Amino acid sequence: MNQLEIRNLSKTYPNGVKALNDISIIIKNGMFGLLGPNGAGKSSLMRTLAMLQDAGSGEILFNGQEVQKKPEKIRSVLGYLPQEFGVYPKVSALDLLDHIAVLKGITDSGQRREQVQFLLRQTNLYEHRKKAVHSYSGGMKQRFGIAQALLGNPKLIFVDEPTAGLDPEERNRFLNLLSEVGENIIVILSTHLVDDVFELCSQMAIMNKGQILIQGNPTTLTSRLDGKIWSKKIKKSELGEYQRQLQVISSKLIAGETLIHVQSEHLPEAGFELIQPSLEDFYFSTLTSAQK
Ligand SMILES: Nc1ncnc2c1ncn2[C@@H]1O[C@H](COP(=O)(O)OP(=O)(O)OP(=O)(O)O)[C@@H](O)[C@H]1O
Repeated sequence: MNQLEIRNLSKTYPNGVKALNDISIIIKNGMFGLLGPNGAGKSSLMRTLAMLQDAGSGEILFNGQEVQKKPEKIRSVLGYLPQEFGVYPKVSALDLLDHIAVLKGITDSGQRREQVQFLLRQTNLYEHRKKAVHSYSGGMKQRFGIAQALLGNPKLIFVDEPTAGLDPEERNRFLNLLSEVGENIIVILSTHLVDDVFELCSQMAIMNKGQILIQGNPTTLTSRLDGKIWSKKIKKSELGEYQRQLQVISSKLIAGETLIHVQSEHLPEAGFELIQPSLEDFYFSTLTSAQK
């Protein structure tokens, strides 16, 4: 079992933005979802943990060892799929993976070939291995991203907003691939898509303004709202009034009507219907409470 432990991690950028504010968390094997709105600090946390930028203060331990003291130790066991993979050179997936494998220190050519072939099959890209990566579709590029992150058999991988922009079929395929990968290693998935976390992750945390607001199992956390989430269709013009009177945690346009979810211990007013809470309700409820 691998364990990543973060103790009191803070990070302030030179422009004064405090992107991480005293974060402490323990993460073990499996898929861990990091949920938060834009600007919450998810990418900053991932980049800091991946040793791509200095931590300001605090400690990061991987399997009991302090990684800042020996960054090369963690670099050799981690894989990273950034939000923007950058410019893809006009070389085939096969050649690019081989090249990245060399950079990751897999010097034995037989071992390299074996790993590259295995990963191309695992990510369903074997058929397309001779095509240039820059000509791949969005989903194929993301699967390629996972293949490169898995080179060198990492024990810990970071995946930043991987399903943004993928069509539903590619998203499913990608999520299945991630859950397969996440069985024996730590996979930290940063996203603002609640469904990705609900479908995949056994553990999660909600981040906002550089802090971890809460962590736990998605189903257990969601069940805290049992009997407390009410929905009602209203006129768009009424939204402001409802927001003033009740704890409206979300509002959505559905088929031209506005559907609101309200958190309340009892029936807020006539016309509301008690619903089964979703992780999205829990997420919005947590963010709403944090803003108070
Ligand atoms: N290199 C940087 N220099 C200065 N400020 C930064 C830098 N990177 C991020 N920030 C700021 O730090 C805060 C956290 O940003 P971060 O990108 O970590 O959030 P995020 O949760 O990943 O959001 P997103 O989903 O939009 O990427 C934001 O206010 C952002 O503007």
